[in-house]
Amino acid sequence: MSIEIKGISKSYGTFQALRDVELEIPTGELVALLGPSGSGKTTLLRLIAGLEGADQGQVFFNGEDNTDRDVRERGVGFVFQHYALFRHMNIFENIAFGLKVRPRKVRLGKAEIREKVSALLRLVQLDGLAHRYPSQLSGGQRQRVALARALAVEPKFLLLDEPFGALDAKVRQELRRWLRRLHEKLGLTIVFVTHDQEEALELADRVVVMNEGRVEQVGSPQEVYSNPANPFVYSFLGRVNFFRGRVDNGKVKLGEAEFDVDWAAETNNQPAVGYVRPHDVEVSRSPKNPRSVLSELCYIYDLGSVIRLELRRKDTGEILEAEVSRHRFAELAPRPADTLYVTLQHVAFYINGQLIRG
Ligand SMILES: Nc1ncnc2c1ncn2[C@@H]1O[C@H](COP(=O)(O)OP(=O)(O)OP(=O)(O)O)[C@@H](O)[C@H]1O
Repeated sequence: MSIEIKGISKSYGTFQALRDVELEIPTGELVALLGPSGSGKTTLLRLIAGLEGADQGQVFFNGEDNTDRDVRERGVGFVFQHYALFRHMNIFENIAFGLKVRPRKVRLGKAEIREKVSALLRLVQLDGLAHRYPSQLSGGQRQRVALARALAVEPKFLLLDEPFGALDAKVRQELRRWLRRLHEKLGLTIVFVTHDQEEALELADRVVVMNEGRVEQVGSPQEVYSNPANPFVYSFLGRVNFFRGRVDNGKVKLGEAEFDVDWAAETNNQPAVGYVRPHDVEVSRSPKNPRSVLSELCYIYDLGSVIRLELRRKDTGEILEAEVSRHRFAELAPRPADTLYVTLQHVAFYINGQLIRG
């Protein structure tokens, strides 16, 4: 089932939570709504579900207008951050609930319900725990029950609001892999909300980056990470250094470093900002090229797989971060207060709100 959002706006009193949102989610995709707290992710999810009405705009499922349909008619499955399982029902009863409350005419027989719940328990890898109560399960297991319960009624698609938000890092990691496999197996359209960029990049086929009620960019994890549409997306997805400078005669000057850019001459002497990921900052004992600038090493952070170096540029006094491999770190053998050269690679420049690759 595909989902199409057309020109959706939503206000709470004078506060505008969504601003003219346009979005297309093709059938069978696993899509992340990613953004900082308050960016409108949950509001958008609730609008798709029919739990919230829009002030303006429309919601289509498979090309059919669902804007005025209520939540029960939309046939969606949800899972929220705080697994709202029924505490007084065991796991079997929790999963069977949606099937048992169906109108008599369309309700399955007892044996069929039992069979279906058993199949779902196998799917979420909890067979054998059917008679336990929610309090006897771990947080990760409870979330899997919540997913099985949502899937029981064969929803047209699944909407997940920070489904792993309340779990610890290791369980989150396991559940992400598990959800990815489940999605591959079922081929169901799944939209999930997260504020965790790593979760979005790792799990989703497509990432919708939101900020202040707007969609800033939609793309594959690779696209949004490597080709951010604007400075917000750049800073939100991963760590980034930014340097203020000016563009003049087709060159951007960031401190003493000069970069050639493809920029029209009539807008000379404009402010420009250069963005560089920490792994694109090369650190060396001698200059690599005329753009290499001297910096003082302030701190060393050992992150396990890489080493993060915090440096202060001598030319501008700006602080920057570099990430180097353990191997490179051993070669350099730097110590705090050492003077090193940094060379910025793959710089993205924003001039007058436009992205220019260096
Ligand atoms: N029922 C409501 N009444 C008033 N304001 C609301 C209501 N629901 C949401 N908001 C406001 O709308 C904005 C967007 O909220 P929303 O929950 O969609 O954000 P979010 O991106 O999901 O954030 P979070 O990650 O913190 O859940 C927030 O500023 C929030 O305070």
